[in-house]
Amino acid sequence: MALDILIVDDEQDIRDLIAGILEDEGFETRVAGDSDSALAEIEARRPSLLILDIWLQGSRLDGLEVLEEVKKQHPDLPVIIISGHGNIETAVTAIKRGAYDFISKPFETDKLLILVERATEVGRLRRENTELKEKVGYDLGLTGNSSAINMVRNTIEKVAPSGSRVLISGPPGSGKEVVARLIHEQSKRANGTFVVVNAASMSPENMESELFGIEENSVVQKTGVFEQAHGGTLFIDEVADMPQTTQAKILRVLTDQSFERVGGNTRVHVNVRVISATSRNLREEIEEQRFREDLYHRLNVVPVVVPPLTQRRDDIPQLTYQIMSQLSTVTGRVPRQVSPEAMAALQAFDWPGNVRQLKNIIERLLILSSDGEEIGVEMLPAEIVADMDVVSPGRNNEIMSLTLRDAREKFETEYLKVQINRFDGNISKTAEFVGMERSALHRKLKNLGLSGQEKK
Ligand SMILES: Nc1ncnc2c1ncn2[C@@H]1O[C@H](COP(=O)(O)OP(=O)(O)OP(=O)(O)O)[C@@H](O)[C@H]1O
Repeated sequence: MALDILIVDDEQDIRDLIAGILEDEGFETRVAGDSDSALAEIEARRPSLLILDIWLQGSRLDGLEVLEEVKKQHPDLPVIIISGHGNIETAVTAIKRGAYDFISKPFETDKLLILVERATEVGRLRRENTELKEKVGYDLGLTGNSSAINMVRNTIEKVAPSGSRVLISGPPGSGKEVVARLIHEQSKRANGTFVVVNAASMSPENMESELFGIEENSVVQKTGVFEQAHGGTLFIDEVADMPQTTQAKILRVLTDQSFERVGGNTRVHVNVRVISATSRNLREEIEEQRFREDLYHRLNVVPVVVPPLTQRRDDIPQLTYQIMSQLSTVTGRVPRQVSPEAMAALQAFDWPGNVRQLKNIIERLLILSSDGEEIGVEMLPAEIVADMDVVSPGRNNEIMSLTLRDAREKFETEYLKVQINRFDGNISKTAEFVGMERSALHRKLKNLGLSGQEKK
């Protein structure tokens, strides 16, 4: 996405000259000849950079006053001041008031370009800084090598550069936001902003001002997420949680790429890629008339399905160690080893909260254990070991009341149930792990009445 630069100068020759130079370099430009039209352009859409002349002949405000107005609304917007010859003092004042730098007239093309590159870079860094704060915790990427996660990875690679809208579905905590961030990072908009908005965490009253911003008497009071995401990607999480009226407005934005702020009538034109996510079944929501079918089709140009963690149990060891090493960097603690029994229990558990729940449990284990200590089954939360009771000696007294034959059968049944579950019903992998021939395992499962458990 080309960066959008606003050039404000009262001399048309200078405006056109700068615009020409910048357009040749691939920037998008807009021009304004006086203070009011400059403010109106900024209000219509926040540019990536402002090039501002100090002397604005015939204007209501001079350059310094425009700078002050702009900084009130957009403190992070980089501004380059154009000063006349012998006007260095005013230029210095401008820098004190928040301008990034200045260039004196007449200027050399190369000098202008270097300054523009630097200023846009600064703007990008300022934005990245803000985004980084939100991003902490998402820098693991998409961990895992299971076929389920590899399929997701392939889809991301294909869909990212296409620029199409994507609808990600999957249960809570399964990694939908991770997928959305990867699509953005691998797209042509990677240099633009990635803005996240969660429809489930906004009250219906605030939703529209969050999305579209607020304007009062032609003054912008708040910039909405659609405007913030101009040139980048807007990720709408839990998209099904929007009231019908908001759904209708979103549909219009997707059609026209423009909208009006709440309370205003300025049309804001934006270029935004929308990625949405849901943990609900949107088909059902449509049937129940809670979600608009036309919006569903607009959002769902490419569907991506993130599988629950139980469909990629093979990934649990790698996820455990990745999460552990990430958390130890943040907390300064030494990563722990996990005993084979504890890992088997983690792999056998059903994880209703998916990767987020796994992450929380690992964080708890890291905090509760001491440096150098191995994480054993006894340290795992009760709900995780419940399924493992029978294979965990000392935790279960029931087995002591059985004959050896019945005890062995019970043990074998529970043990194999856990192992099959752990390998996602794959008999070859289970057989290899438990040290049996595939055919012998099949016979054993049949005898124990477990033959329905395997996948193939
Ligand atoms: N495959 C993965 N590899 C590494 N980390 C992951 C993976 N999937 C999820 N996570 C981590 O798990 C947590 C939850 O992921 P994320 O927020 O993307 O889930 P979600 O599906 O968007 O959740 P919700 O439905 O609640 O919005 C995050 O901290 C994320 O970093």
